[in-house]
Amino acid sequence: MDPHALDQPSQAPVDRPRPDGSPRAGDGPAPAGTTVDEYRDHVLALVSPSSPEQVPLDELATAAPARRVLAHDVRSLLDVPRFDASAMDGYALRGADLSAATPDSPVTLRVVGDIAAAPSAAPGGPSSGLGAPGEAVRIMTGAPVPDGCDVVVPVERTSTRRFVPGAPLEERIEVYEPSRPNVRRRAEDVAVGDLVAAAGATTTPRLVSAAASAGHATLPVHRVPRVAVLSTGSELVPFGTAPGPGQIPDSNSLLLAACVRDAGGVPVRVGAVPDTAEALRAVLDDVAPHVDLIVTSGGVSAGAFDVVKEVLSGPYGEDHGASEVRLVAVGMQPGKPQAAARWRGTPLLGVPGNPVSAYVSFRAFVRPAVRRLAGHPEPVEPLVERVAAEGWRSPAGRQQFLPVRFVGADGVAPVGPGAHHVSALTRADAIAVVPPEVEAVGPGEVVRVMVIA
Ligand SMILES: Nc1nc2c(c(=O)[nH]1)N[C@H]1C(S)=C(S)[C@@H](COP(=O)(O)OP(=O)(O)OC[C@H]3O[C@@H](n4cnc5c(N)ncnc54)[C@H](O)[C@@H]3O)O[C@H]1N2
Ligand code: MOO
Repeated sequence: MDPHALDQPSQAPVDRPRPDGSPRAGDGPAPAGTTVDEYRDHVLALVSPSSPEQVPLDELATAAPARRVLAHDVRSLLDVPRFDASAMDGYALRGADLSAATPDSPVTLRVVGDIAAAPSAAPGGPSSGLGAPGEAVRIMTGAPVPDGCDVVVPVERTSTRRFVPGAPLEERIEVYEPSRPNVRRRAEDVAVGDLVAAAGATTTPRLVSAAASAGHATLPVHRVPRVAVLSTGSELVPFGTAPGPGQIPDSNSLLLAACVRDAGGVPVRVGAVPDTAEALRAVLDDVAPHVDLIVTSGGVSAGAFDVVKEVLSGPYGEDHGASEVRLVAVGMQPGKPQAAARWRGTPLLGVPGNPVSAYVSFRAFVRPAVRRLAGHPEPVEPLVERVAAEGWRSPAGRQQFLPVRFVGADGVAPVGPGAHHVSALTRADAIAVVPPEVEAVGPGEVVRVMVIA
């Protein structure tokens, strides 16, 4: 509990001017002077990529989050393929032996050995020395091709036609025509020391398997950022609890926590905190040392109980732990009031309480911050172009974020009435992002959207 909380009036004016000119407690939100891009740049500058750690490949393949980011370049420890390997089930032989083969005068070869895809058939093993002129060796896909052989003829192009499990090795075979090599050359994919993936790549299923093929047991990846998520509001009750008069269930802490997980972070969901400065300070003090980022919802606008704003910029905000405080009105709709700061050094982002505003703010600002913490070199994801299937209006001077649904192959249309309600989000496939200078989107016009995965 904060010792100053009870004896200091929380609404007292602050007389120190803020260095960046941002509003002080008691000021209304500033005019929408900050653009979405400017504020996002400010948010991204608050966070830096988390430190690297070595993580076993099986953990990368099975544990959440599904995608981590490589902290360093990864080079191959092995040649891949490790040896010249057959690409077919068939017979390995010398290609020169087949140069005169035709269906009318096939070449007959003596079968002198059998190589399955097994360690005993490795180079230098029992099969080495096989493959003299006029000889063939039965071979299976992936098995090492004997040193003397340069071609594998698929079984269906020989007199054998097909291999029958358990059938003995034939003594002789006929081959009716020359053949392509059908040999995968040693190191044709990567050689020892070749780059498998560069720093910044994400650990896709393909990358994890390529690392295993290249001889690695672990990969150097950025630590998964831990992100505390909390809602502010004395009207909030935990989900599943019957709300009393004037109360509502806290849905934002679930929304934001799940969004953190989707963005590649580990959410630490605190739940709802009442609108008192001392309660919020106590929670922030508790979580700040254990997380890489704190996200709050609500309490950033012009209300008399806007506790996030009060705690960050009110009297003694800095004495209690706030620094680099920026309360801004961003030129966007929804999501205008935003807060960025540090609490005891830990970056903090405050998004508005309206659920659609909270979601849009997460997509516009918090998600890029989580992705930067997670090590993504390009934390801001590109927008995708679609065509407006219907027209709609957009507020002058503010970047619009409008829930839309996909229509046909490449169209989008507003989800319908109540785009500002959270239920509309469940019907949305994307959020259309309309520039501030556009006041109306016409049918057939190209619009850019953030796809909701
Ligand atoms: N005089 C002014 N009033 C408001 C302004 C303004 O410029 N001048 N801006 C408006 C805008 S825009 C927004 S957005 C909201 C943001 O307000 P806060 O961030 O302070 O949010 P709250 O007042 O705490 O809550 C708003 C609304 O959202 C719902 N809510 C809040 N928290 C949750 C939660 N955890 N789960 C579910 N729903 C939540 C709740 O219905 C609140 O009523 O301010 C406008 N006012
Ligand atoms: O900007 Mo508020 O976020 O419109 O709803």
